[in-house]
Amino acid sequence: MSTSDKKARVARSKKAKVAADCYDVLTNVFEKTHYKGQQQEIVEAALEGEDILVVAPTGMGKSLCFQIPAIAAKNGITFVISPLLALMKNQVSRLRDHGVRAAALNSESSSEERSEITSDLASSNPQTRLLYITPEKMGTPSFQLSLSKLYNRGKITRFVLDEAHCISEWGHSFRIDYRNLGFLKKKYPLVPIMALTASATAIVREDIITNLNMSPSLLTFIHPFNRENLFYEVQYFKNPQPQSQYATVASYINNLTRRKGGEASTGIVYARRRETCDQLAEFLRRSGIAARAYHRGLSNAELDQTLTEWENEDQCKVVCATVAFGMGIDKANCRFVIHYDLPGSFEGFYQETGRAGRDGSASKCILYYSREDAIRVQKLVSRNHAAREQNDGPEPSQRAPESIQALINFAENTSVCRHVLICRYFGEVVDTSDEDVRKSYCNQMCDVRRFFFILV
Ligand SMILES: Nc1ncnc2c1ncn2[C@@H]1O[C@H](COP(=O)(O)OP(=O)(O)OP(=O)(O)O)[C@@H](O)[C@H]1O
Repeated sequence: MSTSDKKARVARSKKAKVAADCYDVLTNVFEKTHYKGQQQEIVEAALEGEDILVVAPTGMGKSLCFQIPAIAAKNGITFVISPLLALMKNQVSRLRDHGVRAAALNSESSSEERSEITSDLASSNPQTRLLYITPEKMGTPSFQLSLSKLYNRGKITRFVLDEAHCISEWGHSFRIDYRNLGFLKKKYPLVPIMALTASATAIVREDIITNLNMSPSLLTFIHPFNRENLFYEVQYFKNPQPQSQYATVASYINNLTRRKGGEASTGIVYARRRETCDQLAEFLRRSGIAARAYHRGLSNAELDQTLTEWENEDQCKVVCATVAFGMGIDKANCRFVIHYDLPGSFEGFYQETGRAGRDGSASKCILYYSREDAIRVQKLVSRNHAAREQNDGPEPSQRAPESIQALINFAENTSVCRHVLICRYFGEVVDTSDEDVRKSYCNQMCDVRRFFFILV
């Protein structure tokens, strides 16, 4: 056998081992029968040490993309940089349920937890496989000292940036540490990076890659943005008085329940203002709907209780929430997401509606729209944008004014399928002159019937 044949054989058997190790974790640790989307390609490439950018719709299963290689590596620690404590808590407890050594280091960690983690990191063979951490903590000098020691001993498996669009969205303003994470690649060049997000336009993707100094040979996995089981619809309030608008939402939800033979569906109603959430939840309760408010003006204990009751469908079916009810919400059978008013960006709208129908069953996404509300949001967004431009630092790359304009166009559109508009916003090329392509996007799952009937 020639040398090149031998090399090819070694490479093949290495690939087969990587595939077998990952599959073993998928089935034996997470008890799943098969991969979803491009999970297989992603986890195998990760285990081979590539830098990776994953863009995949909400609910695709991005977490397993970094959890599987972290466990399959059998050695070393994967650091998961995550923006929210609730998100970390949720993921760590799920991992522990599967018997995985995972921990979170943040402002809520007890001193006992901290010292346990610190001594594990300092040991010759750390047992922690995944450590969730905030970008702020990652940047502290004391933590960087621990990282350098681990790096010199070859114990860092990977850095993972979950919800990586925050680099673009937040890094310019109040969470500046997000933008400083480029130091990871500079100080620890041999550690691969994986960045994951559900909603990133080409500009935001570029911003993430540049900011993290990711390798020019990085692999990018972009899943189709279409969520074909979601029915998108735009509605208008006939009367601009809040009580009348609340009544419209209540009657919509009660109609859904009637149509399902009296069985109440689980859902979310998003509103921009806390006061609206409180008043709407109260109105819905008086209309016989088990609703609760969720926003940062409530205590953590109340928020935790609402989340648990909603997840278990015990006394709470509908959460009336601000964007605080966000990342990490993973309830499979959320049957509707209603936007009581216009969210602040197209990305926000996509992420929030993406919390419906994670089990793949048909679910509704209703946006209540009015010109007056659109003008209000546009003003708000351009004020924030101007403030960001005046700050030191790079240009805001999320292009907020363009994003909100795209959402307004989406709401006012009466001729193109809403699924197509969403996918085009994120840069997918959709050839609507091809009937098969058209049907694959628009299977009568939106209110723009004209698109369907005129073209088909
Ligand atoms: N291969 C698989 N087979 C079956 N279920 C899976 C698989 N991968 C992930 N899931 C399930 O899909 C759900 C969504 O996963 P996950 O929370 O990772 O999604 P996500 O893509 O991160 O969504 P988001 O962007 O909203 O956080 C979870 O309940 C998870 O257990």
